[in-house]
Amino acid sequence: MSGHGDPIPMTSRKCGPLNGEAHVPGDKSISHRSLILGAMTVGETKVTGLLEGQDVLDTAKAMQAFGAQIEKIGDTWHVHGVGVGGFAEPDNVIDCGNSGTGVRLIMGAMATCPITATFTGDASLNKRPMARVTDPLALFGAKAYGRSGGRLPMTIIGAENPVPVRYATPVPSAQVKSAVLLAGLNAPGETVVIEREATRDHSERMLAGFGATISTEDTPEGHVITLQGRPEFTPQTIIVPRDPSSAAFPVCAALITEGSDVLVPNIGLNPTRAGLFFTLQDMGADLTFENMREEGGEPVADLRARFSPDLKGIEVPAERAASMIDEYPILSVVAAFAEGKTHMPGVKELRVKESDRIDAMARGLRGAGVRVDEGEDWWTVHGLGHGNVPGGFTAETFLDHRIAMSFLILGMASNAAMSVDDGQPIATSFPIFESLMGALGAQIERT
Ligand SMILES: O=C(O)C1=C[C@@H](OP(=O)(O)O)[C@@H](O)[C@H](O)C1
Ligand SMILES: C=C(OP(=O)(O)O)C(=O)O
Repeated sequence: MSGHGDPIPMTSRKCGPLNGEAHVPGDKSISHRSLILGAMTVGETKVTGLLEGQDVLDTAKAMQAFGAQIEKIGDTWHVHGVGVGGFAEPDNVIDCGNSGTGVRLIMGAMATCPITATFTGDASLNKRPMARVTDPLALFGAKAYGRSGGRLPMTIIGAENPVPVRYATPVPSAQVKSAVLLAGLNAPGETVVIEREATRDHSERMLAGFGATISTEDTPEGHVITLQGRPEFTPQTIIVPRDPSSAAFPVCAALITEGSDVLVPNIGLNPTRAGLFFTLQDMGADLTFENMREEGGEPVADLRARFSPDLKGIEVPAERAASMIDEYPILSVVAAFAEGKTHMPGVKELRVKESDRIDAMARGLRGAGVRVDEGEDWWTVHGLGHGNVPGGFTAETFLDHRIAMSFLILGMASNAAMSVDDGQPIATSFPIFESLMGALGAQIERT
């Protein structure tokens, strides 16, 4: 439930080299899914490395409200689930805080149970579009009643007799895909999702891990995922890998801050998530993947990022967008320190995240002296080169953690300090951001 306390203004000023190791928290996408799938499985699922950010804590609370028992003992989260189709009706409104992933996946998971639940969130989440999820959930037989424009608060009446669904997603969204797959778990027969562009595949991998029969195939129609309903789930022991979307912040900070050399160990390089790192390499970043290995069926590496004074602006391939969708705000900061233009097409989805991320970044970058051009589904940052970014501005963060972290990192290398009006949302995904960056040598203060 972020955004409920007083704003936390923060300032970041030019710092010396960033050095050392950055142990970033667990993956947010995998953390949500561990709790939700654990709650849908009879028996005890054990999770270590869970991201204890507010978004995930809100999902844990929600799963308790649907009948799962969840407790943390030592470093391990123990989830005693109720089984597929076994969710109890919550006796109060479910508050998913700031989390699109939380609310959309949970709506999917409960939509084929014979119960009713009402969902709400903070001022950011209550502006975000939910019809993208409730449209396919209606095909299973669920009903949704929300505010105009398909916004939260919203009540979902789960289907009494769910039918399986075949659905082509109209937007590239792992949240929509996952909501349909989770709903399909309690529908007898085969649920099929077709994506035009493949999005992050954590749900598919984890559903298979819990014991579902699920297959994926690339066809002329697109990326086709087929799930058999009513599986026998087996409880799992899950080690959540570290989050590449959080790793992006210390990596990018090191690239733009003079003299830096930072190691970010144990980062999952699932190809559906790693687009930013290849983009940075294309820009000429001194970024290497050390100790490449496989863990839990996923490629993992230690990322080493060193100060890169000669970054060049590039055309970011539109087909890479889904694999780096949450990383465009921090990429635009790196682009400001590169020579020449960085053009980012095919990113309409950025307009419906925790904030309109193109608008939020464009406002703050312009305030910091950087030219930005934008259209509905593209934007271009005109890089000034290292040492030439003025800074000296207070950016509005619009309840968006990634906007707040991005501008604090800009301030580490801009000529004048950068401030943000509210750093509170950082706790949704990266609660140790300030201490981790401070230990590397950053100068971030609450102001
Ligand atoms: O499925 C997920 O865990 C997520 C999917 C993405 O959202 P969309 O599905 O809206 O693209 C991403 O932006 C979000 O941070 C996490
Ligand atoms: C878009 C994000 O999260 P969510 O959609 O879960 O709110 C994000 O973390 O950048």
